[in-house]
Amino acid sequence: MAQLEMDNITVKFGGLVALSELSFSINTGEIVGLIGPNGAGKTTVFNVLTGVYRATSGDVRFDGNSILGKRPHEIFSRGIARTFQNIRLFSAMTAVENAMVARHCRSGIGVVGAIFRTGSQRREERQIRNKALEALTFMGVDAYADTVASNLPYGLQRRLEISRALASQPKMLLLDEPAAGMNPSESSALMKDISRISELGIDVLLVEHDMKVVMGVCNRIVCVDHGLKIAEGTPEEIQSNPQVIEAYLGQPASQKQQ
Ligand SMILES: Nc1ncnc2c1ncn2[C@@H]1O[C@H](COP(=O)(O)OP(=O)(O)OP(=O)(O)O)[C@@H](O)[C@H]1O
Repeated sequence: MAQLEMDNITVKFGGLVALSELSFSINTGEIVGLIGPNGAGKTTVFNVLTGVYRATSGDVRFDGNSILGKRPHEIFSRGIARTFQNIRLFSAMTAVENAMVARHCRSGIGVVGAIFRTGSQRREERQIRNKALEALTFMGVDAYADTVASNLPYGLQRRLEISRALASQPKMLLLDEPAAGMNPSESSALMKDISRISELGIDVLLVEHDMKVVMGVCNRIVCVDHGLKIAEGTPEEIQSNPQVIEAYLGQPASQKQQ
């Protein structure tokens, strides 16, 4: 069953067509890869799905309901969480506080309630902290719970950003180039993490230039170029697709790494 359906989405910025009648879906339980050369429209897809950009035409359905035109916080509270190409943590907050913000956004008390605490709010605050710690533990960064985010090395900041998204208990996770800047052992650990996230029952849409990661974890891959879908299929089908190879400058997709 399709958890997310992107239906004929077009996004224009003035005269530039960033996405052109793009359609694809993500079924329950799937890890779907979204690949394409620089400027192909991948981040624009994320921005449409999370309500940051408004599509010029088309529809997006999540969990059976249209989310087109919904505001980012509303889409987040319906269960779509994301990470960013350039890490966006609250750099002056500790790791656990970063993850707690995501929980607060989905709890009854909100950030203001967290400041003016009553007894029940203190209890809920403790629960939020425990859930945030669980997310840190899942991503193996619990030992750094009280470390200020900006003091963490790059690879751990990436893991923390994923923890923060997981702390909101999403139904779907959008990962924007999570392996960027990672060394081979970090990216192979990341592949295992993405599979574990999927096992939690969270559907995953992965934008990633590291083809080893994409081919290694995705059930299905959608390839875009100049805002158009040029191919869709299993990792094997995508690797041997002539249009995909062409879009990757003649280099076999399996060897492409950025
Ligand atoms: N806010 C914006 N205003 C104008 N043009 C934009 C905007 N956002 C994206 N674009 C343009 O839309 C096209 C698609 O950009 P997008 O960032 O989605 O590509 P991408 O596939 O994510 O690229 P990369 O792999 O380099 O991150 C590009 O030509 C880009 O310049």
